[in-house]
Amino acid sequence: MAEHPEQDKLGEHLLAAEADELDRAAEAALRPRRLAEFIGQPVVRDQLSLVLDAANARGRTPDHVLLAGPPGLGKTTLAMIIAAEVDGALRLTSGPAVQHAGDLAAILSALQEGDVLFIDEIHRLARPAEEMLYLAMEDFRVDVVVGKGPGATAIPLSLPRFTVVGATTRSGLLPAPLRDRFGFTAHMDFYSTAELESVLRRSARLLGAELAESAAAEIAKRSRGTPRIANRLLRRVQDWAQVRGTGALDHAAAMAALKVFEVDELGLDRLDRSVMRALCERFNGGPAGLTTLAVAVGEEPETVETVVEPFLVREGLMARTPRGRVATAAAFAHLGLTPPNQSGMLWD
Ligand SMILES: Nc1ncnc2c1ncn2[C@@H]1O[C@H](COP(=O)(O)OP(=O)(O)OP(=O)(O)O)[C@@H](O)[C@H]1O
Repeated sequence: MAEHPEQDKLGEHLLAAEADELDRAAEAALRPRRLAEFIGQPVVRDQLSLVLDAANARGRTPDHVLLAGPPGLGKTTLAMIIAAEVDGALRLTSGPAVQHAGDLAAILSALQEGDVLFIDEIHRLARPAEEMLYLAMEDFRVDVVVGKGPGATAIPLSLPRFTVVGATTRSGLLPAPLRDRFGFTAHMDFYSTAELESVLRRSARLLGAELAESAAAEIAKRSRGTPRIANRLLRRVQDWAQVRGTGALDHAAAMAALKVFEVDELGLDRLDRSVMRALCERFNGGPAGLTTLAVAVGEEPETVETVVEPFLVREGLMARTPRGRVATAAAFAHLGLTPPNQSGMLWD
């Protein structure tokens, strides 16, 4: 049984890159508003500034932009920045929110000249909406269907020029015709520790807190290359400093808070470690199927697959093979375990 259920709940998905409601509320204040304020992603920043400057110089709306990359790296932030840089209003929607072509037709027909339409999780758009979007992106036109059945007629409606900014965590799932309609795709990468330190220093400044260099370094190192996680850990360090410490965001406060939330020096939390431990100890390093592994740690397979595995794979602690999940030698080493010397193990 957990000793502190409340604390465990808080700590449970502390390192998930996806946002929860608490994050959304806290993030609004921390978002950079201009491209010049956006930290890291030098290639994307350079490409974007070229596209936006050229559009501004020509007095035209910029080409449609696709932002591809894992959650929490700043795609929504960049969409807001694009709108601010071209002085356009930002309209927000998401693939799952657009269930029918009619939903998209309503959004499109309300757009004004120069608007930026942000479509989060664009790979999850329903097929008919996707097809409507092709036409809107290419010809700035939408066919509004009036009536039903054999008497239905499509009335073409021309749209003002606008820019679609699509965000996707799975660009491979995007059908080629949709991908081709974006003038440029920005591939977002995980942030370096130094970049995350800058993100943290900026966030602390905005929160009116003084963050010691050594504390920033410690938090950055454990943030999985993701600004959202860095900002979330910063808030937990602030909590600790205020309630149990001296108020100072120093190295001791960072270390103590990270210990309370069981975030280790690689940025793994308890759930990550229990998945690794199950794989190493109960399944002898694997291969083990996703569902079997999830049951062993009492989690949903989807949580293990989307929250835990990507980072373990990226860190070289786990491999996904056609036969199942396999722990690497590094996983055994991290847990202080001796790998079984078993011939036929996939990581041998
Ligand atoms: N380059 C950056 N500089 C400073 N802060 C950043 C940067 N990128 C992201 N952040 C911060 O990280 C948080 C998450 O960013 P954002 O919501 O834009 O990510 P996202 O990629 O859209 O994630 P999701 O797809 O899950 O919504 C925000 O608080 C934002 O301020």
